[in-house]
Amino acid sequence: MAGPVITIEDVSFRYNGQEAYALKDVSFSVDDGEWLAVVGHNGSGKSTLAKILNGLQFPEKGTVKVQNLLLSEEAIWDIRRMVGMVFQNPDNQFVGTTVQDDVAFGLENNGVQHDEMVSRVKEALERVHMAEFLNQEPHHLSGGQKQRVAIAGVIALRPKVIILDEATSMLDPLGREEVLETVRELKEEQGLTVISITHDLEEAAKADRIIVMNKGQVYKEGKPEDIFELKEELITLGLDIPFPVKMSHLLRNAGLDLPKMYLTDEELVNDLWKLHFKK
Ligand SMILES: Nc1ncnc2c1ncn2[C@@H]1O[C@H](COP(=O)(O)OP(=O)(O)OP(=O)(O)O)[C@@H](O)[C@H]1O
Repeated sequence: MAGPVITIEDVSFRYNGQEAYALKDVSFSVDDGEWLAVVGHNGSGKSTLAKILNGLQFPEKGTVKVQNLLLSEEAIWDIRRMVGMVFQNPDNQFVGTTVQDDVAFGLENNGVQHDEMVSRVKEALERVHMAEFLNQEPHHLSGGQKQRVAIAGVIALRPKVIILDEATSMLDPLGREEVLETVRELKEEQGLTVISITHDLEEAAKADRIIVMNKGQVYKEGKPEDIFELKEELITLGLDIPFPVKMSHLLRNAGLDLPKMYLTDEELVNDLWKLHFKK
């Protein structure tokens, strides 16, 4: 990883006419190629942060820098080219009548030439494993497939950063897994920087780093295993601890010799088997 691609310094924000701050003195950076999860209870400021990162809102105080570009009215289109967003509802973001039209939409708006557009649409759909659906209409697709098409529309524009704003929260477990696996591949193969804004700590467990938001402020930041050490504190903040994490705590408290906290069922089950056969 090579230096920050996004730097947020002392950002505060209030919605029009509101006295309370939706964000208050928020500072953090995101490294190039990193997967950062932003978690928090309803109203903690996650969506407001996403809107600011994409220039849909401007901070009242503080600065946002994407690479070396400072967020401002003038820089907005350049910033949006660098920071793509995928939103919560797969049905609200489909703008084309077919999968390829949908992915081409952003490219057309950016004045990309026809031949280049055709090759970028094809490449983006291959990357999200949706190439065989090129001529399909959206209503034939599952929620997970629609979100993968939305991701293709974003990566066709070759952004530095992709923000997933609760992008898996309306999907079934299979769709969620499909989307997260696609994002993981894009991060690993293309070096894409990922910011996933989620209330789902199981999703956050897959990130390189987690920021916990509370009442518009950064409450804590750290690696997933460090954040899950907060245990009851997370519950107090209105967050649900993932099942394998909860289970490892309980087993360790019951005296089982487990070497660490487990973020996935598979890891926990593997080590439980090992312990079982050691006896
Ligand atoms: N359009 C708006 N006008 C006024 N206040 C708003 C608006 N949108 C959000 N807020 C307020 O700003 C604060 C932060 O909200 P935000 O939506 O960013 O939180 P969140 O963590 O994304 O919550 P959720 O998970 O429910 O979307 C909350 O107190 C919320 O009530």
